[in-house]
Amino acid sequence: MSIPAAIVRDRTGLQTLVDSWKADGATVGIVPTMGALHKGHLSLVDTMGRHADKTLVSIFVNPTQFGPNEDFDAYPRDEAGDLAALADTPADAVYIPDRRDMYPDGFDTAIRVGAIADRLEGASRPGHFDGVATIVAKLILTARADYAIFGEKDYQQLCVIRHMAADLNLPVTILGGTTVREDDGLASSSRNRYFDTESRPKAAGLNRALRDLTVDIRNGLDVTAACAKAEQSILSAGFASVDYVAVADAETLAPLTTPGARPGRVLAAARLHGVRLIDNLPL
Ligand SMILES: Nc1ncnc2c1ncn2[C@@H]1O[C@H](COP(=O)(O)OP(=O)(O)OP(=O)(O)O)[C@@H](O)[C@H]1O
Ligand SMILES: CC(C)(CO)[C@@H](O)C(=O)[O-]
Ligand code: BAL
Repeated sequence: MSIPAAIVRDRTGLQTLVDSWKADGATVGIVPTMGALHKGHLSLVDTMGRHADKTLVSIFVNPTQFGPNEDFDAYPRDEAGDLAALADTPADAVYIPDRRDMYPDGFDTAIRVGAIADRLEGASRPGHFDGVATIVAKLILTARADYAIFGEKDYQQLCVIRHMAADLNLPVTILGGTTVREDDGLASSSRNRYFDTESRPKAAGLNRALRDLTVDIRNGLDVTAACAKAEQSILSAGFASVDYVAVADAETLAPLTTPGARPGRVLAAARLHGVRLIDNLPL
C-alpha cells in the first residue's frame, strides 16, 4: 500500500508542486472534497486519473458554505482514513489546507451565481452556493487545473459550477461523475455516517421515491400530483420532513412543467434522524 506521493498543506506548497508538473507539460485535474472519503469520492479520483496527467485531491471542510445552524462543527473529519483510502488510487497529491491558508486575514471576496443557485438547495440553504462557487474557483485557479470533477449526487452543485466556469471563462473543463450508491440505492455520502442501525435502512426510501417518480412522470402523471405522491412516500418511509421534491430542466433547474419537451431531472431533499439527505435522477 502506498500513500499519495505528496501531501501539501499550504498554497505556496501547492503552487510549487503545480509549477513542477506544468514545467513537465503535464495536465492537472482536481477532485475537490470535504474529506470523510467514500467510494463515491474514489470513483471521481479514478475518472480524473483517466483524464489528467496529474490528479490532485483537495480536502477542506469549507466553513463559508455552511449555514449558522448546519453541521460544520460535527462534519466528519478523518485525515488518516482519507490518506489510507487514497493509497493505490491515481491521486498524485493531496492538498489539505487549513482555514487560514484558504481564508487569510482580510479575505473579502465572494462569487455569486444567479438564478440556478437560488432555487432548490439554494432556497433551503441561503448563501450555500456562494460559498461553494468561491472556494471552487479558488481551488481551480490555485491548482491551475485543466480539469475539475464533481459528482452528480450534488447535481445542482455541478450545474452551478458549470455555469460559473462558463460565465467567468475559467480555463478548465468541468467533468461530472455518476452517483455511486449503496446496495439498497442510497447515494453514498459522508453524512451517511450519522445514521444508526435503525435509521439507516429507512434512508433508502428517498431514492425509492425518486425512482417511482420518474416512472410516474414517464407514464404521464401530472407533475404536481407525482411530486406530492413522492413526498408522501418519503414521509411514509420514516423521514421527518421533506424540503423539496422537484421535476426540473436538467440544465437550468427551472421547474419543468411539460416533461419530455426538454431533458429533465428529478431532485429531492429530506431529513431523517437529524440528517439532511439529497438525491436526484435523470428523467
Ligand atoms: N455517491 C457519490 N457519487 C459520486 N460523487 C459523489 C458521491 N458523494 C459525493 N460525491 C462528490 O464528491 C465530491 C465531494 O463531496 P463531499 O466531500 O461533500 O462528499 P459527500 O459525500 O457529498 O458529503 P456530504 O455528506 O457533505 O453530502 C462532490 O463533487 C460530490 O458531488
Ligand atoms: C465542492 C466542495 C468540495 C466545495 O467545498 C463541496 O461542496 C463538496 O464536497 O461537494
Ligand atoms: N456535498 C455538498 C457539500 C455540502 O453539503 O455542503
